This record gives sequence, C-alpha cells and structure tokens, in this order.
Amino acid sequence: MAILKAEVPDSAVVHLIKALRNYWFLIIPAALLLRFLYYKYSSPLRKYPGPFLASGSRAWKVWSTYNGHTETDHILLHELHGPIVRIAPNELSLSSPHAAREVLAAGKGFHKTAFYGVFPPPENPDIFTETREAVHAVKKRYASNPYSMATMHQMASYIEDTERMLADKFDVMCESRDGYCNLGNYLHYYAFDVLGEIAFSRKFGFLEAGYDLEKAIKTIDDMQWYDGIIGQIPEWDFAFRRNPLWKYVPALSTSNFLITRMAVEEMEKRKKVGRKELERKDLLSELFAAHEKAPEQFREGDVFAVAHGAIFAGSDSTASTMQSFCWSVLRDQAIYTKLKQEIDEASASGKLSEYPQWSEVQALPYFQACLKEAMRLRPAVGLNITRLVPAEGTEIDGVRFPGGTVLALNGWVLHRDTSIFGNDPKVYRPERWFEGDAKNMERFMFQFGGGSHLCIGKNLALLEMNKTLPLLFRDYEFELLRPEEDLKYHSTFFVVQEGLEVRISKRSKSG
Ligand code: HEM
Repeated sequence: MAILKAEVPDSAVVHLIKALRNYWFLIIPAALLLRFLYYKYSSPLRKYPGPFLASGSRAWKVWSTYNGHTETDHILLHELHGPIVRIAPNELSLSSPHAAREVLAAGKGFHKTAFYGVFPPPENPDIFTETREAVHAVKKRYASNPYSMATMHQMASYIEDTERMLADKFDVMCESRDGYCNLGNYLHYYAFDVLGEIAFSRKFGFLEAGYDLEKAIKTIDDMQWYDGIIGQIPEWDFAFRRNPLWKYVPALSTSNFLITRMAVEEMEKRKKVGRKELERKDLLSELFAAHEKAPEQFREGDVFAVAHGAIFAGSDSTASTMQSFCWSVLRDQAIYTKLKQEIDEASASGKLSEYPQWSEVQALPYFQACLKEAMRLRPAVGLNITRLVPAEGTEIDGVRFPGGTVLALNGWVLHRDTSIFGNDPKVYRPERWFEGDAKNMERFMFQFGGGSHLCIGKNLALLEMNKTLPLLFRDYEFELLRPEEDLKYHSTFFVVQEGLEVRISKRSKSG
C-alpha cells in the first residue's frame, strides 16, 4: 500500500534561505545598494558635497588612507567642493582654521572618535589612544610634569650625547670619496635614539648600526598604516588585530619587537632596583614618580603605556618634521644661504654654543621662520584628526551640525588657508613670517593638534629640533642629490618620507 505523505508547505524562513541560496548574486548587491542609498539620502548631512562613494559608504576614506595620500586628497576635495565636504555618510571634513579651533578647544565637548581606539594597546590605552575624556584628563594630568619643558631641559644633555654620535657618523661620511649621506634615514635613526635616551636612558642603537635594526622603523610604519586604514572602520579591528587568533600567527606577534622588548626590560629593571637607585632621570622614572604619588589614578600599566606610546608618537613625527625642514631649505639656494648666514653670524659672535642651546636658538629669527614654515606646509600628521559633535549638536561659524557627526581636520588643508597664511600658501616661503601677522598665523597652526589633546611631546620635539638643526647647518654643507625631484612620502598616520639623500661635507668654522 502506498504511503501518502502530507505536503507540508515551507515556512517563510525556509523560503528566505532558499531564495538567498539561489539568488545571492542578485540579493547581496541589491542589499548593498539599498544600504548605500539609505546612508546617502537619509542623513541630515546629505546636503553637503563630496565624492559620490563617500556619500553612502566609508569606502572612499578607506581607499584614500590605503593609497597613503589622505592629505593631498583632502586638499583637492576642498578646492573642488568648498569648506565643508562629506567624506563618509556621517563624517564631514572642515577646511576653516576658525572652525578647527572651535572643534579642538578644551571643554567644548568634542570627544575623540573610535578611530583612536584602534591604535594599540587596547587593553591599557595611553594618552593618545584613550577616547574616554575623563580618563584621558587624569592620565594627562599626571604625565604632564614628566613632559614639561623644565623636565626636558634637565634631559638636554642626552640629546647632546646623541647629537655627538650623529656628528661622528656624518664626519665619517664627509671623509668618504663621494660624500654620500642618506640624511632622511639618519634623521630618522637620530629621532628614535633620542627618544630611547629620553624615555629609557638607552639608545635603541639605530645610529650606531646605521640601518633600521630588526626593521623596527619599517614595522612601526606598517603598524601605523594598518591603524590608519582600520581606524576608518574601527569595528573591523575585531576581525583582525583584536581577534583572539591573531596572537597565534607568529609573524604578527609584536611581543619580541625591539622597542617593546627594551621598554619591558627597562620596566622590569626599575621595578627591581627601585626608582631612587637609578643614576639618572628619564621619562620612565618620572612617570614612575607620578605613579608613586597617585598609584590609583596613574597605575603601573599607565607608566608602561605612556612611555612605550611616546616612542610611537614621538619618533616618526619628529623625524618627518626635520626631514621636511632640511628638504625645503636645501632645495632653495637663497633660503639655504640666508639661513647659514644667520647661523654663522651668531656663531662668530659667540652666541651659539658648541651644542646650541634653546635660548640661543630662539634668537635666530630666520631659523625659527624656516622651522615654522616647514611645519606649516608639511605638518607631520598626514591623516585627519577627528572629533565627535556632542549629542546636543553644535553650531560653528553659523552652521549647525547634528550630534554624533564626525568632524575631520587635516593640518595640510588648514595650513593652506589663504585668509590666514596669504595668497601663496602652497609655497615654502619663510619670509611670510616677517611680512604677515605672525601672531595670528601661529594661532592657526595645528601641527601639534590643539586644546585638551595638544601634543604632550611638543616641548621635547621642539627642544630636539631647535638644538639639532642649527648644529647640522652650522657644521655641515649639504647638497641634494636630486634637487629637481620631490621628496617621496606617504601618510600612515604620520607622513613617512623617503629619498632625502645628499652629498655632505664639513664646513669650516668660519663658514
Ligand atoms: C614634531 C613632532 C611632533 C608632531 C608634529 C606631533 C603631532 C601631534 C598631533 C597633531 C597630535 C594631536 C593628535 C590628535 O588630536 O588626534 C599629537 C598628540 C600627541 N603626541 Fe605628538 N607630535 C610630535 C611629537 C611628539 C613626541 C616627541 C611625543 C612623545 C614623546 C608625542 C606624543 C604625543 C601624545 C602622547 C599625543 C596625544 C595627546 C593627547 O591626546 O592628549 N608627540 N601629536
């Protein structure tokens, strides 16, 4: 006897699964298109111009960061679309320096975005990566004394010790047949070794080796590149670096990374011998002192995170600024000659010590103008710094922005504003600092950020550059090997530059 099977109709869920299986190639693009259109048109930001791709997805900014030229992309965007450009469904880039001051001003409620949370270490954020404003304020308060100019001046001799080593290296190159010097690389090694001395009382050894030891600098650049890209889509970090499986891929493990290894060794040493037994002060010992004063508010983990983070935040940035300075000055003979003249005159009249001192260099107006102009035209941070509009929304320059909107600021864009910096903002011209309203221009310089997130390493970076650059230009003659070529660079978070190669020779003491 035949068994009759009752026909049970498929449920709606089964229908859906079958449809997905059979028509996924149509359904997925259609869903993505709908999502794109929803983001494009449902947002109150739909009235702002910008790249088409950016209006409905974050793909445009991921692509721009991946390509390594966020800064030039944004300059072009603003030239094309004006002062407010939509660069993602919920994100606007602003080109007005006045607006930037408002956004960065302390106490206005614009918090850092999730972009920063991607930068390591997630388990114990440092001052740069901490996005909880209240927690950030506490950490910064305890770390500010170790970074103060007074503390930095006490450590100036370690900078001089590293200067001596750099000069020894350059002296050898001057004696070589072709006088070849990769000035860009050596400034990079120098900036790292200075930070090693300042943070841990030890050079990392880049200068001595004369190459990128254990590819540590390259690794940092690659890591920052990852942070920059994934920072645009922060939730994706959970699929990659925050994925628990990540640590089982040996090639991706950073625990044996040169900089981290040294930081851990120094940390252990200090814990064993105690801070008071140490022969000299450094950033780590000063941060330990802050921890001892307030062990609950500034924990041991914070000491490590802040000292370790300093290397990441402070080396590429300072190196990049010194490279921009050298390249900009050396490619213009008139500027180069004028700068040497000022330095030589100060030297001849005994106003510049063997290792130039901060106060002496403040009295070199042309040098100061050259440095400011380098930081204006090629600020070391190439990606946008981003802030969230407070929940209640805000009004800036007469424009209302809804709460939760991400506002993006890029130093390369802001520093090309003609109303502040004059009609030729794309030209490297130190003279502008004597012609225009220099005080006003300074108010609108963002190379160190601003407000409550102003760069904590600004004093160290300025001290280092003010001591080192005049020394180099006093004692050595540099000739660019390819003066007609632009310096190659790409932005990870910082602007990583390549190709600053020169012929070097020793200058006579009389100039
Ligand atoms: C010429 C060199 C430098 C430049 C151009 C520079 C630039 C900047 C900028 C633009 C910011 C703000 C980022 C933002 O708001 O998103 C920043 C923050 C920071 N920088 Fe620097 N920096 C330099 C050197 C240093 C050094 C030497 C250190 C440490 C030794 C350092 C440590 C930091 C830290 C910890 C922050 C986070 C501050 C906060 O959020 O409160 N930087 N820097």
